[in-house]
Amino acid sequence: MRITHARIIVCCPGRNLVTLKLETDQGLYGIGDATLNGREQAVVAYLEEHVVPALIGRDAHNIEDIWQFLYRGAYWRRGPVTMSAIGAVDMALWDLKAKAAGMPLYQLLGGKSRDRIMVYGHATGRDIDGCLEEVERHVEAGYRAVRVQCGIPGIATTYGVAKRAGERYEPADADLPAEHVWDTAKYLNFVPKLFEAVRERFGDGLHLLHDVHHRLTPIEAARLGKLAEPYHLFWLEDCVPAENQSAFRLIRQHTTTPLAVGEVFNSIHDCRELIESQSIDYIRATLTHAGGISHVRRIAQLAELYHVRTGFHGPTDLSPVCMGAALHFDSWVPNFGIQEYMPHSEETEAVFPHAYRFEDGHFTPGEVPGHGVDIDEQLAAKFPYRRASLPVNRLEDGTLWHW
Ligand SMILES: O=C(O)C(=O)C[C@H](O)[C@H](O)CO
Ligand SMILES: [Mg+2]
Repeated sequence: MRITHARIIVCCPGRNLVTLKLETDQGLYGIGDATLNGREQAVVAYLEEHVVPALIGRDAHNIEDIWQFLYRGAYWRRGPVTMSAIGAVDMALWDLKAKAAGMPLYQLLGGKSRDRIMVYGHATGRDIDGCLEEVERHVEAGYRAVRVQCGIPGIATTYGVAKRAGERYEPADADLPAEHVWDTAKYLNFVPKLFEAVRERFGDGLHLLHDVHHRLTPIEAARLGKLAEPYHLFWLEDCVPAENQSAFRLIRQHTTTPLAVGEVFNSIHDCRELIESQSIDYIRATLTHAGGISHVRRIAQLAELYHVRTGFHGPTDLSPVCMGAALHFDSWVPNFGIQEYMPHSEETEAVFPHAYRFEDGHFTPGEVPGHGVDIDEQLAAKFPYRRASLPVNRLEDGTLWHW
């Protein structure tokens, strides 16, 4: 099964999404997600100039060899741009192999380890009451797990909070980076009240998650972990920037709140120290950004040895193609924890017809051959690319802070 054509389709049905389509001499095609939020065109250029020309004529069945060729062979290893390009190729090749076998992708990975995939949704509000209403809406829709984020009194804008009730938030919300303001003291004094209010109203049965988005220092994160213990979070996510990985040992020594990290990781080497030192509980590396199914499988298998479970990143800035592939992976992976889910816009759902289905707080990946997600190219062409950037974050005195 030789690769004859490779095309990169960029569209913006509500937000920018990049799709790689590999066609073969057998008439089958496979698709992969290559979206790197706010850096979409960098991946497109990498694919167009360095990857696609080298793929033509290769046997699409040789997934491992193609992965090694693109990673080992490149000399310039790792990095989000390179690994997203490799991730898209790998995802498209697994889609092709499963289609050629006439099987849903999870069968090729080793079959199902579970019947359905628990996801967490996003409840956001400008204040605690607004957030509680959104939690309510999620509970009524069947969710068993909800991430809660809300506005912080005294801070004008808060990461991860939708502009209007009932809407989803969009991280890349401006042409050039908007400037947000951050104040750790105000945040730390306030956010436990949100957890308390959720537990008071919804009891202990609901899984509760929270994302700090890399904004604390290790000792501040340790304090938040301790403050959160009475509300037994499912996880506290990205409590510090993860470049300094030994920092997690310090946090770990102070708190039993489970820790999740990894949505900005792109290699097993980003995950290794955290996993081997058992400093985290959930690894969030993504199929698109961490080199595809072939590489994330290695990460998950390393994690399994150390009781670390998967909790893949699943925001709207990963396309339905990544979501579909992730749900097949989640069906198989023995050390599954949870899957993030943010509903895509109606336009995106129409551009990417898919076999996965939501019911009762869980997803099933569907039974069609491949990963079960397609692209309607004619419709995609009606939504041209628009530059969009993630914001930056400053302290009140103007110091640039972590985002
Ligand atoms: O989904 C999450 O947990 C996020 O933190 C979303 C990120 O802000 C977003 O994907 C950045 O592109
Ligand atoms: Mg996050």
